Amino acid sequence: MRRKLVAAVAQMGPVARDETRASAVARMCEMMRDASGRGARVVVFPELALTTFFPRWFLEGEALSAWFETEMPGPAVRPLFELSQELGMGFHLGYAERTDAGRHFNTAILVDGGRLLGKYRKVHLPGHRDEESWRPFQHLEKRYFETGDLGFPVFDALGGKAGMCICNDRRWPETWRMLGLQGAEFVMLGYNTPAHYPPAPEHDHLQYFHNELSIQAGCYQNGVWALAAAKAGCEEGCDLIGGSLIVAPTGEIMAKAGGVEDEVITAEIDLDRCAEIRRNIFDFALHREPQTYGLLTALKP
Ligand SMILES: NC(=O)N[C@@H](C(=O)O)c1ccc(O)cc1
Repeated sequence: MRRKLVAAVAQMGPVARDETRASAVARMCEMMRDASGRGARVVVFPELALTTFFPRWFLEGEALSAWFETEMPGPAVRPLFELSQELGMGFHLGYAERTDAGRHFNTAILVDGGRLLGKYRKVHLPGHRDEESWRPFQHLEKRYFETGDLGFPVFDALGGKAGMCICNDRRWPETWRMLGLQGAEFVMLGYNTPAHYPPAPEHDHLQYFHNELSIQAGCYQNGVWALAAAKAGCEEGCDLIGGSLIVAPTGEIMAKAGGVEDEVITAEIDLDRCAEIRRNIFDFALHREPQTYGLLTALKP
């Protein structure tokens, strides 16, 4: 019996600065019901899905801490967990995490049937640490979050092996290879990608292309599926790309969002198709040459 399931990606349109978590969660619940009605077993939500993308502003004190979750699920997010249990659905959700010890991470979780199965904390934090007033908007992830301390874990879920990464992580081949080496069969990820890149505006027209290039390459080179969810549209004056994707282990795009609003896309994913790549061109045991890759983990080239 082949291990097939329908997977959904729930792209979200903008979340306004004054939109409550309860409102964002209500939007997500509606999309989870939609996905379930289309036969999906799992639905992937974006990075920092509960709120607006707050690292675009320089914030301090309470104005900053208000964006972080201190419990998961807190009261506003509980309906998502309850619906997951009611529908027998899995979901992936990105949020800003503050730990009991006061540490801050850009985090994603995998929940199935209302139960927390796994957690990932973003490793490749983009942007800058200090306010840069020349920018039309800030990208202060390096200020607000610590580098993830959980590595790139892989979880048994949905009859296969699940991995997670977050936004900028998808551009890094090391992310995909770390997951691929552990046998991940599908990678869930969310992103908030501004259409305008202030340090190199000449690349603005390439944002959708680089999104697809990175995800398709990651899938092909590691023989994994990807489920990639955008937070999209004009959020507080900042345009975010859409183009949410479901990509096969061959690198082929199986489903793609057309707009920049809330939108659910689905595809049947056959986890056994990973072997088409893993037992052939990227048979790691047969063809990798790790004794020549020392520089990849050296602290300095
Ligand atoms: N939320 C993210 O991780 N967004 C990043 C991405 O799209 O990869 C990103 C990368 C560079 C930037 O200058 C801004 C944003």
